Amino acid sequence: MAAIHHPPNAPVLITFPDTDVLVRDLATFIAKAQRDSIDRKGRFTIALSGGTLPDMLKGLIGNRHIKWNHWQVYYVDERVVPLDHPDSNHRACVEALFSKVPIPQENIHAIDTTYLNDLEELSDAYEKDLIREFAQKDAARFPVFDLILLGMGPDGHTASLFPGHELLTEEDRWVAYIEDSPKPPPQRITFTYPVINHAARVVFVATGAGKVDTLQSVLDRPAEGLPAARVKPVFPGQLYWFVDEAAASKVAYPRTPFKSRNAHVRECQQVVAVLYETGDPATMINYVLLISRQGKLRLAKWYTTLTSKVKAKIVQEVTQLALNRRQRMCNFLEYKGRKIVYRRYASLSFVCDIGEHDNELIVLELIHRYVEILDRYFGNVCEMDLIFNFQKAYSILDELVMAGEVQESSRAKVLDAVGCTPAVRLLNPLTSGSQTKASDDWEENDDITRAIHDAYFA
Ligand SMILES: O=C1O[C@H](COP(=O)(O)O)[C@@H](O)[C@H](O)[C@H]1O
Repeated sequence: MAAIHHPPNAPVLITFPDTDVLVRDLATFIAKAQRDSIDRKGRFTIALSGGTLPDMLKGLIGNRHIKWNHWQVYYVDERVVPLDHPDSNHRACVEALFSKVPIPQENIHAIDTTYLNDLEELSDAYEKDLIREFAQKDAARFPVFDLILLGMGPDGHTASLFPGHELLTEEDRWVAYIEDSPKPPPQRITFTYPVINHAARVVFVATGAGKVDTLQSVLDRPAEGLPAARVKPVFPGQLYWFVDEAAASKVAYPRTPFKSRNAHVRECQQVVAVLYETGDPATMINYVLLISRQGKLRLAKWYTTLTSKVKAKIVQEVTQLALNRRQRMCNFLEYKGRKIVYRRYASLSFVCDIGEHDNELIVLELIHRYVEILDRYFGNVCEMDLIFNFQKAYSILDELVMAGEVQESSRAKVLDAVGCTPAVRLLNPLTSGSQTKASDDWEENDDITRAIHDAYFA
């Protein structure tokens, strides 16, 4: 598990030209977060706000990637009114979203309105609902939501945490109540900061010119301490700001370019990977497998943390996938939202799992580079070489790839590093590669080396 005392990650500010684009990308972000969570643990826990937020969720309507029956929905805060009252956050979410999608009613956790006259009972009951969902699962002291969506009022409040209110310092309770909200209605219940700040991901959505000064304070002068500025997810949790141009116009805080938003999805996967210790981090390569024609695993290098059960399942499924491919079929296939790149050499299949946005051609070349180096090292490498010298096969791979990223693309450097001298290389000319040169000068004119190098280091 990640170090507990690590400082929080810096917020990621993503700006959008208008709310339509924001709505679309927010839906994509949520869909990816959901998929990642469901893949890991079969459910997706999300907490929603009221105010303008429910309307920002309409990109989820009709979205075929959403698995509504796996969602468990909570409310970040709720006004103490009947559920059909115009002030109810639940009602706003039902009207904007839940009435238009096939989510099971029991997956939406609204307040228990039998306690509308007793705020303490009401917030306790909601806290108990959270305990049922999270205790002994993925929470110890506080629940760990997969995603919390927040809004921010023009006064800087978020959830029902208002400027200068004593609830800003609440450290123990998960759910608290407030009787004197400056924004009507006065009676509300709200998640406390410890709950918000333990989420894997927190996304603020702020739109419109009315939020421009508040946003500037929160992002450029967080020490002013507005309630929204106090949202700082505990590492490795990540805070995102999804903001339109109108709200962001005065902000100096660095924006993350709109076009690289996929990077955030990766970051997000990494966050959850660390939180749940089950892997799928933001590395390019998740694992490399070498599988014999008989389906025997000859080498397995994992660049992500997975349980042995999950690994065994992956090996079994990927082996089937790779071996069932005919010679002329494409070398890329989809597997659990990622990509499998494989290449067959005689009796061995080399398989890499990479992210859906990674370049499969480069990975194909990387596999080839690995085989070339093995060839050079062993002299026409065969399965037996790898069985009897598996440590060497691992060390060569370790020189090429570290922590799931390519770290060296030069054959000569890798061979030097594993103690294969130029003299030995001369004895073992390339046999699997397209070039068969008897000297070591091939690095100079090597397109593959350059392509790999450019893709990763340029
Ligand atoms: O009262 C509330 O206000 C905040 C912010 O609302 P917005 O209309 O400015 O987006 C909201 O996030 C919260 O859930 C709600 O109860």
